[in-house]
Amino acid sequence: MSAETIISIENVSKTFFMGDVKVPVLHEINLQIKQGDFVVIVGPSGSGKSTLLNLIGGLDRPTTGKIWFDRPEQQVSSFTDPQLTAYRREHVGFVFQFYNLVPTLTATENVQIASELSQEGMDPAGALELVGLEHRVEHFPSQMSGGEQQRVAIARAIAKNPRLLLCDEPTGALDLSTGRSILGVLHKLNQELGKTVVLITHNSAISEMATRTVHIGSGTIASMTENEHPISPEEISW
Ligand SMILES: Nc1ncnc2c1ncn2[C@@H]1O[C@H](COP(=O)(O)OP(=O)(O)OP(=O)(O)O)[C@@H](O)[C@H]1O
Repeated sequence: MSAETIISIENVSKTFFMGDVKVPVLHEINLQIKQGDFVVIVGPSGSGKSTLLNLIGGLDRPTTGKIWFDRPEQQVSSFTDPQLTAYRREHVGFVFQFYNLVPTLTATENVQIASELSQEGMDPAGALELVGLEHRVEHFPSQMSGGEQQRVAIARAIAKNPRLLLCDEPTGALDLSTGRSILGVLHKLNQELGKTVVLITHNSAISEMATRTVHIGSGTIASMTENEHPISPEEISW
């Protein structure tokens, strides 16, 4: 176990129960994520990527196995509900394909509700500036493009000042160049603020900017690729 490990996943399996029907989704996953990593998770639809991300982010618990955050004593997998809430509030920022902004709040207000959740929350204006949206602070979601709304969603995710940024298909609803600019924002947060990023995508070209790519197939890790020379999003061709 390295001192730099921020997330350790040990023999994790996840089965959903729907009445009497068992739906086994993840099988014996082992993965360590290091502080400052940019991990890309790829795999076919239904292979278990979102399920794994939800376990890392404390939105759900594994059926068996352990997940710890930062140090072995912090067993996310056996946290109580209030402990999971505190873990998500303090340490995890989520970004989803659809932005889930509150339509009746401005960009600043959408970010503010998140920054107020954390004792170390960022100033909303600073978070919006980090994502290049200082000129849209008073706009409502309906007055912004999809890319701009995703930037607000990223500002909201980082406003709590979390160490982990978990992104589920963050560019899935965006055109190519807007998607690339969103990846640029995530790259900057990783490089300049040292945020650890875990990103799910169907687009394997995005792995070129990752420090590590995890290939999920049928609920197991089919392979893992270390990337010694990640490139910036502008250089990715797809
Ligand atoms: N709460 C749940 N109850 C029952 N089954 C579930 C639940 N959540 C997910 N599943 C099942 O687990 C499997 C994996 O789902 P998951 O969303 O993790 O896949 P994914 O790889 O992220 O897929 P996609 O790329 O399409 O988003 C699917 O077959 C899904 O139906």
